[in-house]
Amino acid sequence: MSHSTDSGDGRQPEHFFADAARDAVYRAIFSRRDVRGQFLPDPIPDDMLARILTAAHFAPSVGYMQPWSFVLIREQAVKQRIHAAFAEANAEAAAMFEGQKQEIYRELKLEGILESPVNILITCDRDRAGPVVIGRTHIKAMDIYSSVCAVQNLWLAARAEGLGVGWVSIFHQSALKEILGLPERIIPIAYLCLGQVSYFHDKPELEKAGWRPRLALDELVYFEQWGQTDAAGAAALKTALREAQETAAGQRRFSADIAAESR
Ligand SMILES: Cc1cc2c(cc1C)N(C[C@H](O)[C@H](O)[C@H](O)COP(=O)(O)O)c1[nH]c(=O)[nH]c(=O)c1N2
Repeated sequence: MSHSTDSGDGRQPEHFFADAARDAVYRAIFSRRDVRGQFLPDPIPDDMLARILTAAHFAPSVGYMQPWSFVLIREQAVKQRIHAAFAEANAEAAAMFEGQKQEIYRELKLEGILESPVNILITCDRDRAGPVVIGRTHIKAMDIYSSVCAVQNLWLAARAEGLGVGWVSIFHQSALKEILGLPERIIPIAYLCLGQVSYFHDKPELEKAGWRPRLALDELVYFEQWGQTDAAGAAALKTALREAQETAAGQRRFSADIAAESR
């Protein structure tokens, strides 16, 4: 790898993204959605699927463990079994909410298993790098967190490719393991539905359904100590956080407009 000389102040210009490239990264982040209902049946080309899986594989992982594997599910018979497992768990889930929440819950579409052309289970192999792993000596769950990093990489790469992804977690883990033949040491992390979509919602569907609003980021940032909201420079940062959150909302509306125009 070549390292060009820096600009004199220690900064290397090629490490910075051009504005358009940086904006594209943020656009993928702010316009990413959890997709359940707008899948189109079109197949995902292999080269596109390969890029998305490669993005997932380039995620960070504790001790470079790379604990993930990817089970691709494209056959309708397998999807049907997964869908049945979802339906069973979803009926149990609905009963856990009370009153109006239960009514709203029953109206929500929470998966696109059968309609999406590709389902992917991302897993975590708890033994992939032996018993002692750098960075996982004290907090064993770090391997699971690492597999979740792969999920997020995949989700964002898919969005950049124009694909929708929906994460379905309403399952008994044992059912997923049984249907897909996972060995004991392999944990199912994320069951994802992937495909082209007719459109992306401009906001999380749960926000639109009145389930929960997006929280104000400036109220979630503390200084030095949990719960401490006051510090030198705090007011300026909080103003900047509010502005950034509004800009993010604007970007996602922009994306929705483009989607609406192309429909
Ligand atoms: C770990 C985990 C698990 C699930 C989810 C997400 C994550 C991170 N989400 C999607 C979730 O509802 C969604 O991300 C939020 O509502 C925010 O919406 P956007 O992702 O911004 O569209 C989700 N959605 C759904 O319809 N069924 C599900 O079972 C799940 N499970």
